[in-house]
Amino acid sequence: MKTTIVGYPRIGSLRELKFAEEKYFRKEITAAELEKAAEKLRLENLDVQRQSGLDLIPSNDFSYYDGMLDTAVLLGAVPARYTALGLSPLDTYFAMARGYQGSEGDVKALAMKKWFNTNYHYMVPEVDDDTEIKLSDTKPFDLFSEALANGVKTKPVIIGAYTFLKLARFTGKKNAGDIAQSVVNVYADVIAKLSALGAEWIQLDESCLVKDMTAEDITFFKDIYTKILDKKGSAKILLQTYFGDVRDCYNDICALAFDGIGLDFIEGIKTAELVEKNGFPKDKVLFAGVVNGKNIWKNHYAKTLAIIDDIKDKCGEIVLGTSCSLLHVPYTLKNESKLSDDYKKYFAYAEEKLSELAELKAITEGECSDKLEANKALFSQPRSGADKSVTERVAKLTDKDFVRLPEFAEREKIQKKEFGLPLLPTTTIGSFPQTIEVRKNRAAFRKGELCEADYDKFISQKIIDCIRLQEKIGLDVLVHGEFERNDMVEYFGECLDGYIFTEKAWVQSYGTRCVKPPVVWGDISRAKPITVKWSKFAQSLTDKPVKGMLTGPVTILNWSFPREDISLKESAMQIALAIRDEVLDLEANGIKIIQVDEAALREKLPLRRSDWHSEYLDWAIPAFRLVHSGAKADTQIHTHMCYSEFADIIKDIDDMDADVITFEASRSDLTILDVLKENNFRTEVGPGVYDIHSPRVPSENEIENALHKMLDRIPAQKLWVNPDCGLKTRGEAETVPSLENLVAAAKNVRKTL
Ligand SMILES: Nc1nc2c(c(=O)[nH]1)N[C@@H](CNc1ccc(C(=O)N[C@@H](CCC(=O)N[C@@H](CCC(=O)N[C@@H](CCC(=O)O)C(=O)O)C(=O)O)C(=O)O)cc1)CN2
Ligand code: MET
Ligand SMILES: [Zn+2]
Repeated sequence: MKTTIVGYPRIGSLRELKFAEEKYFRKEITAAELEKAAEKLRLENLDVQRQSGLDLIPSNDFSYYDGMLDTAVLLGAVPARYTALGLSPLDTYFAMARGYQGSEGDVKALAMKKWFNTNYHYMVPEVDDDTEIKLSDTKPFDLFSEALANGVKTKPVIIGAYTFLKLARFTGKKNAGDIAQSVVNVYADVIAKLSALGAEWIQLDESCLVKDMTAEDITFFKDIYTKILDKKGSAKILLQTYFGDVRDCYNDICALAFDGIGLDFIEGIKTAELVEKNGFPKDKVLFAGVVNGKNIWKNHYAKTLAIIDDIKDKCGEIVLGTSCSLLHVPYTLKNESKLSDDYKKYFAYAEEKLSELAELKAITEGECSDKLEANKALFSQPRSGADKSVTERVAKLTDKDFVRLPEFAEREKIQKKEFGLPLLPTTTIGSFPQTIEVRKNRAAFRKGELCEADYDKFISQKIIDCIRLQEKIGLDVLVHGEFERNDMVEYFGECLDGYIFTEKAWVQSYGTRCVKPPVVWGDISRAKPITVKWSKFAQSLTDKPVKGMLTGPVTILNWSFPREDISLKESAMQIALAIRDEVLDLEANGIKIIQVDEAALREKLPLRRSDWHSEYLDWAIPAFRLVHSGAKADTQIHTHMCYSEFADIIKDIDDMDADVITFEASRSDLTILDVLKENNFRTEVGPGVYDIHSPRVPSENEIENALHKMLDRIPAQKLWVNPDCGLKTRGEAETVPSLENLVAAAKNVRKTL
């Protein structure tokens, strides 16, 4: 049996690519220096994979920012507003990714969306009626040649035509069908060129196949691939799917002329059944995704071998692989010097997953029985981390623990009186710029170079400055700025019992931004108050309300590496109880407005509608309700979600029973607001009025226009004014004028009401 992976991380084990790019953005290094740094990282990745004995090593999984953006560039889907800037190809690329504001013009970035059910984000390609789809880039060829020159014949990886067309945004009259033929031509061209360069396998990622597919979708997919495969050259074509199973189109894809099909046996709950019931064409290679590409736990060899055993005689050749790209896990345990072996022996990051594949391969060939035995022994040991008081508390929950009283309308009245805020109250989402200074101080504190008292003094001063700044700008509801947090999830992970956290386990979230998801190890509880000290301090500095700022249970869980030995529901309830205790402590300490961020609630919605409630919403919404059901009527509960793509679960969002919800709206059109109106959405709303993912400063006028559009759909009594999301990734230079414009715009619009 051969082995392969769907893709490897690219940010660098110590985030070298991030730091190089950020230097380039600050004009501290040249494009050539950035390219050199990128090449070095690619060759290091190649080397690690080669040394692990991996049979088919991917290429073109590298990206300066995002693979979907790369695909758009490959196809020539670069909107005219970016080419009009007259920048170099690299800078045009970064302008699409990050927006551009400078001597050559002022353009916003492309929209950014969640990549399926992950915490990775892709850039949404934009196609208008003038877009000329044609082969416009050489990256797949260059990177194939680069690896070949270094002795490895790789498997180039490209996002497939169907997924590209499904995820692209069509801004003119043309639709996916109208440009399909020209897209097909480019793919045929790319395949021909890669074949000519000597590629033996080419991987086309088509993860849209794991979503619900209509009959038209299937026909569309078949049409596209009948044409592409018709022209294919000598290279074999692998149709790669991940993040679920392909139940709607299994027989259809098996009937097409692919040489290999990649299936996900981890998240694809029906994958094994599909193969067993329908068989698998013996003339094709089955790429079996059996090593989890999303979680950090060691593979359970006996279980994996059992999967292979069950399907073996149904198919021809099997290649062992990962369930998805390893982009979603950290690089290597080698950098985890502080984590005890008691934990680490259960872990496998990207590099260790390569070893697992090698061991699994050897075991299937009758070697390495000692590795199999060691693996069996590991999984048969009882693990530490059980806490009976936690499991009992969860078991005792009853229906009324999930209901906040009095009901929403009554609370809204009480709170309007209590707070006496103006119409269109202004606020921010919580974090203020995490400047280099903030990070340096925290790093020094972590390393023991700064004592706790001095670190605390530093944080207090930041909070004082932040409150004064917000007062000066004239915001109505303030925040403390979240300076004490490395990240909204990691920070809570560090403060909760049952969690363990890592040192260098970075995972790319978007562009140059990374997260270090904490690990759910055992039963979760809160040993002591987490945010009360800083919230109380911030509130003591001002007469204006300062929001207490918490991360909600669903988001904490979704952005952690979860346990696999208990259900997500069970873990979510444990975390919900811990955060509930924090809400009650904040309230008892005089905090009148508490925001419980559920930024990741939408993200983990199952990719198939039929699973939405049963697999997810039926515990996720109650977990949030549990957090705030004990709050008093005059305590205002806010929640925040990044991205506004929740039209189809709008009732569930209202059912969270928060008093106010803020969400991203500026990068998307405002259709979500029509949905709110149609559904009589009762929760007060703060649709973001400007994009915080870009350094661009929105003008007062722009924000006023946005507010007027919002007021067409939302009653003034229910509308809040705020940015899309937290400001932590922004610099101070753009934050202050942006917020000043926001407040000025809100004041102007208030006058018209
Ligand atoms: N978990 C999570 N997921 C999320 C979001 C989020 O906020 N958190 N937001 C949405 C968008 N995604 C985002 C993901 C990451 C970042 C982000 O800013 N990440 C930072 C890292 C944040 C962090 O953990 N910082 C640490 C460590 C900082 C660091 O690297 N320190 C250096 C030293 C200081 C320096 O020179 O920078 C070191 O330790 O070596 C800290 O502040 O303590 C980054 O990539 O730059 C923003 C948005 C969706 N998903
Ligand atoms: N309160 C958090 C912040 O402002 C919410 C961020 S959602 C990714 O950073
Ligand atoms: Zn957000």
